[in-house]
Amino acid sequence: MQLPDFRPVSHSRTTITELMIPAYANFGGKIHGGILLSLMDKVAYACAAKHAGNYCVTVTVDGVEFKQPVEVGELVSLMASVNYVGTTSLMVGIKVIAENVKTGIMKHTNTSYFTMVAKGEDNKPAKVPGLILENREDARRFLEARIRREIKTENEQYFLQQKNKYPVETALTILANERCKLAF
Ligand SMILES: CC(=O)SCCNC(=O)CCNC(=O)[C@H](O)C(C)(C)COP(=O)(O)OP(=O)(O)OC[C@H]1O[C@@H](n2cnc3c(N)ncnc32)[C@H](O)[C@@H]1OP(=O)(O)O
Repeated sequence: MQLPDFRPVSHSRTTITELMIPAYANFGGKIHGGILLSLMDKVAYACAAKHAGNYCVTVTVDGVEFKQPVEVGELVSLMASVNYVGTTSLMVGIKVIAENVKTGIMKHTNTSYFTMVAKGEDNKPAKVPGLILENREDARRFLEARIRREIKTENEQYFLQQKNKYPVETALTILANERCKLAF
C-alpha cells in the first residue's frame, strides 16, 4: 500500500483501558510498575504503527515516573498520540490515568515519551509520513518534543565529558562522602 506523505495526529490517536486485576499486584497490594510499562509499550506500538503504516520498534523510553500508586480494581486508561516525527522515528506521548470506579476519582499517574522507529519489509528503518498538526495543542506538543530531543542530546554529551573528567583512581575521594564502602 502506498503511504500518504502526511497523516493527521487524529489518525493514530489511541486509548487503551484496562481493569487492574489482583494478578497485577505486588506484595504491597499495589499494581506492579512493570505491568504499567508493558501497557504503555503496547499503546505506544499501536499508535506508532498506525501512523507509520509499518511495524515499529521501541528505541527509547523517557520520562517514566510513577507519581502515585495504582490500586487493584482501578480502571487504567492510557492515551497515546504521535507528538513528533523525524525521518524514520516518531515520538509517542502517553498519558496514564487511573480511575476509581466507585468514587469516580481520577488520578494522573504518569506521562511518558516513547521513541519508536518504523521498519520496512527489509527490516531497515523506513520513512514515516509527516504529521498534520490539527490544533495549537498538537503544535505545542511537536515543539516540546523537539526541545526534549535537543536537551537529551546535550545531556548525553555533558555526561560523556563529565565521565572522562573523573577516571576512577582520581575520583575515589568523592566516594568518601557517599554511603558506600570500597571492598578492593
Ligand atoms: C515493539 C517493541 O517493543 S520492539 C522491541 C524492543 N526494541 C527493539 O528491539 C529495537 C532494537 N533496535 C534497533 O533495531 C535499532 O537500534 C533501530 C532500528 C531502532 C535504530 O537503528 P539504527 O541503525 O540506529 O538506525 P538509524 O541510525 O538509521 O536511526 C533510525 C532512527 O532512529 C533514531 N534513533 C536511533 N537511536 C536513537 C536513540 N537512542 N534515541 C532516539 N532516537 C534514536 C535516529 O535518530 C533515526 O531517526 P530519524 O530517521 O527520524 O532521524
